[in-house]
Amino acid sequence: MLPMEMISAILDSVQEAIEVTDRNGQIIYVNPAFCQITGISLAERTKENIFQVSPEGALALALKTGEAVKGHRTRVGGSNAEVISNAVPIRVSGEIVGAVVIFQHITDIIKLTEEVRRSSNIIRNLSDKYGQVTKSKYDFAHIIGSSNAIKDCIRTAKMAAESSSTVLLLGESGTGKELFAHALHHASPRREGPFIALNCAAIPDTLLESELFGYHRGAFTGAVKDKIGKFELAHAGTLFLDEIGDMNLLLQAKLLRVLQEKEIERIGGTRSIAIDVRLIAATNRNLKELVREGLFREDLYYRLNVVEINLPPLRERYGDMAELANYIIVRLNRKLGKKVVGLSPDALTQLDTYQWPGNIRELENVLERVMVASDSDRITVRHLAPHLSLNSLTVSTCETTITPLDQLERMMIERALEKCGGSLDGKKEAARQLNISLATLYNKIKKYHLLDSKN
Ligand SMILES: Nc1ncnc2c1ncn2[C@@H]1O[C@H](COP(=O)(O)OP(=O)(O)OP(=O)(O)O)[C@@H](O)[C@H]1O
Repeated sequence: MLPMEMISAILDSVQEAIEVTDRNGQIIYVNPAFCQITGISLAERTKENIFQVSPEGALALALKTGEAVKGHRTRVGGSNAEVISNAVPIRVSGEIVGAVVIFQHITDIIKLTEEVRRSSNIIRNLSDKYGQVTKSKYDFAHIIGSSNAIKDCIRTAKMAAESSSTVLLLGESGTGKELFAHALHHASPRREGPFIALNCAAIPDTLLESELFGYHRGAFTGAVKDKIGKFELAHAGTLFLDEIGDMNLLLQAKLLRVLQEKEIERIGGTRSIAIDVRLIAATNRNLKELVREGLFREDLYYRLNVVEINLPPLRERYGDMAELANYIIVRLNRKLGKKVVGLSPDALTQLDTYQWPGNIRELENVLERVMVASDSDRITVRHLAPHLSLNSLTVSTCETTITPLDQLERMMIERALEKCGGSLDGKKEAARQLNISLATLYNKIKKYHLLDSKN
């Protein structure tokens, strides 16, 4: 049993108010916290009976019913302070000899609840932030190709990586813009910082602004909690804005202001937040033309293309096909559990002459479809044919690109054979349409290894 002075010291030092009565309701003890919350002294209070001063209170109820009373909300004392109390009868050898109540000022509880709410908001925001922050996944070693066209791009990108200048990546879909953005970040002094990517075309205009700049709770209907925007998330790192050509003019103006002032304001906020972000923008659209059409701000265009990198389409990367295809085949072998060793020479020629409207992404897809559908250890023209779109085997006359003559010749012969068939009559008709003799057609078929894929 604790000594009496110790019990008294404990009761005196707790934060919660304590009040004790005897079995008749006569108040026999209150602790200092009680006096502080209610403004009633020990001497005054111990003259009172609980049934008179607080007949509906938790203490009186516990005495009357002999039951514990929990979470009772009431007002006490001269200060009329609102409290939440818990009271229990005190029993000795089964007999009720009195009752005790413990209560706490409700504002303390409200303060605590508020504190808990604020803390959980912070935790939620941090975990949102943590979930969205990514590191770059690729570096320059992942960019395959030795053609002059791609080597030029890599050289410029490596140089740009060392600075914090804005980079504009231009190129058709699937040419590797995102891959370059990752590699640039990875090679930059910001590599330990976050890499945040946002596809401007994938998000409705109305949401894009809040994705970029974030918002404050209550800024608009549905803004139930604060949201951190991508600019803030990318602080001390890189923000990659893909499909920038699809951003509307209003947001373009806001983006320009951020780039000029290097600070953002959350929607519904009044405070500017300084940000240190390296921006990489990309688009497969012709930005200059969009500027001419009044769909893209000229001033923003010049802000963005401090360093401009034009990624070549796959059909213009002469000499890269074998290296790229083999790299992809190795990766697909791992992914699909296959043992494909490579391409036959005529399959490689076919890949070389194809127009690749979807560029390297399309090459990856074609090779994956071929490898899923076949158990052969070498990919031949026969495997490729069903997966290449015939339209892309044509060469558009309005294109400015130059196609080697033998590739063109091969394509035309192939198209004629597709159209007329590989039978003798088909070959005769193909030769007639190509305006060459049947013997020449046979020679060309042999040269380009064409019919082993069709007969
Ligand atoms: N030089 C390269 N070497 C190896 N893989 C590449 C190369 N370029 C692109 N790829 C691969 O091709 C696919 C498409 O690349 P990426 O997504 O970077 O293209 P994109 O230009 O950003 O396309 P989109 O404009 O459609 O977003 C990716 O899987 C990427 O890893």
